Amino acid sequence: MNEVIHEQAAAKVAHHTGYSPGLEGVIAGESEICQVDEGDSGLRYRGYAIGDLADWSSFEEVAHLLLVGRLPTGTELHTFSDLIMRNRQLPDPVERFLETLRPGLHQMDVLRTGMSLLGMTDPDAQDASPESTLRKSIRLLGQVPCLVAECHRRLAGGQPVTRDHSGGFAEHLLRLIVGELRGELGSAMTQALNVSLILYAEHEFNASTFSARVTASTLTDLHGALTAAVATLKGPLHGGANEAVASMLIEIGTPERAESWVRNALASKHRVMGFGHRVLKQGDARSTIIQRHAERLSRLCHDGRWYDIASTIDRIMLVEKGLRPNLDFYTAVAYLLMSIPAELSTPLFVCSRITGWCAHVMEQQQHNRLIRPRARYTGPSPRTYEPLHRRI
Ligand SMILES: CC(=O)SCCNC(=O)CCNC(=O)[C@H](O)C(C)(C)COP(=O)(O)OP(=O)(O)OC[C@H]1O[C@@H](n2cnc3c(N)ncnc32)[C@H](O)[C@@H]1OP(=O)(O)O
Ligand SMILES: O=C([O-])CC(=O)C(=O)O
Repeated sequence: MNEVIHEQAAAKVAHHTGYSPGLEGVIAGESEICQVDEGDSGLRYRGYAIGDLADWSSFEEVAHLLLVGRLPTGTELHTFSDLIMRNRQLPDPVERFLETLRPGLHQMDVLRTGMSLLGMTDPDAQDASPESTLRKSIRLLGQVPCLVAECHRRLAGGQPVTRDHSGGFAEHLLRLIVGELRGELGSAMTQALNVSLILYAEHEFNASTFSARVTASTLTDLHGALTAAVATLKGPLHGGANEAVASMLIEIGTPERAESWVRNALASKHRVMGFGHRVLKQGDARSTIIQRHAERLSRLCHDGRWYDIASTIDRIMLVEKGLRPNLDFYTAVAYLLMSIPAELSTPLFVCSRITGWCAHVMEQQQHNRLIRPRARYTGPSPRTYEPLHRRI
């Protein structure tokens, strides 16, 4: 009996002193929203396989699934999409902030401040009820694409691309950024963007979502949690990687230069952006899906340059490092073919990931426990304090 108690106590101590750098492999909470699994079950949002969602859903259906907890009926989808559409405008203080922007700023910095301003001006700012948090989440799905497009226009110069705020989420977003697109190519691009938004919507306890949950766990407001999330997403080890991949493909320029470029990068011990993943060591199921769309767009655009550069890098990274592409890699190819500027890659990630972030903030609020882990102390051992006049 004593032995059992002793073993239990030892396990408890090990549990409390266990340390995993970067929290690798640590279960830091429970969630019903998304299952990230390299095994047979693959990636699922609330039980639905990512491949089925990407093949059959609109982004709005997936946003409803993540935020409300179930796929919408036709009537529910209509109401939900209409609510998003009616929020495609920015409050005056945000418009005035955007008027102060000058070229040279990083779009993610502007977005972070814009998110904070949207919180300050939100009509439900002081209401933390679940109903209000859902209203705010849906409002953001209308506002953030307008913020992204308007910010880009101010930084890159030029007139508003469109004043037409009708249409589905992907169609509207593409129109805001690159203008009206028609024909087979236009519909293939809208479809590819819709799929990329679905793939980007949610991924369990990734760094930006965890950041949002840590922030929300203090019982602060939704926009505060999302401001932290935007700041976290910007980093090149996380969401910023998609912009870095686009810049890398542009820098390489031609398929003939790809092999020597990547070999030099590896010889210099540089990380090649868009490869590797903290959890998905055998490959990212989302990458295969977006790769199909990138390949299709290459054919329709009669422009195989980006896809060929990417496939060369992909081949060499597998042979030399055993690393496979993550979602960001072939997404960059698809975005370049849609004429989406590299610097808009991470802001587009934001437009989609709002859904995952908001779903996680709501889940955190429903079962809240302050997130406050411990640190293992590695500083100096106790020492004697010297008053200022005795220090030399
Ligand atoms: C949507 C997303 O956020 S997906 C992630 C997007 N980020 C990127 O694409 C950035 C590039 N990738 C990386 O930096 C990493 O793979 C991460 C940060 C995503 C995951 O990293 P970790 O799980 O911490 O793996 P870790 O950093 O320990 O790498 C393990 C080994 O693989 C190497 N490695 C990992 N990724 C890469 C890469 N992209 N290029 C070259 N080598 C790499 C590391 O150098 C390390 O090698 P070593 O053991 O010889 O030192
Ligand atoms: O899960 C992660 O660490 C990163 C990622 O793929 C995502 O956020 O989509």
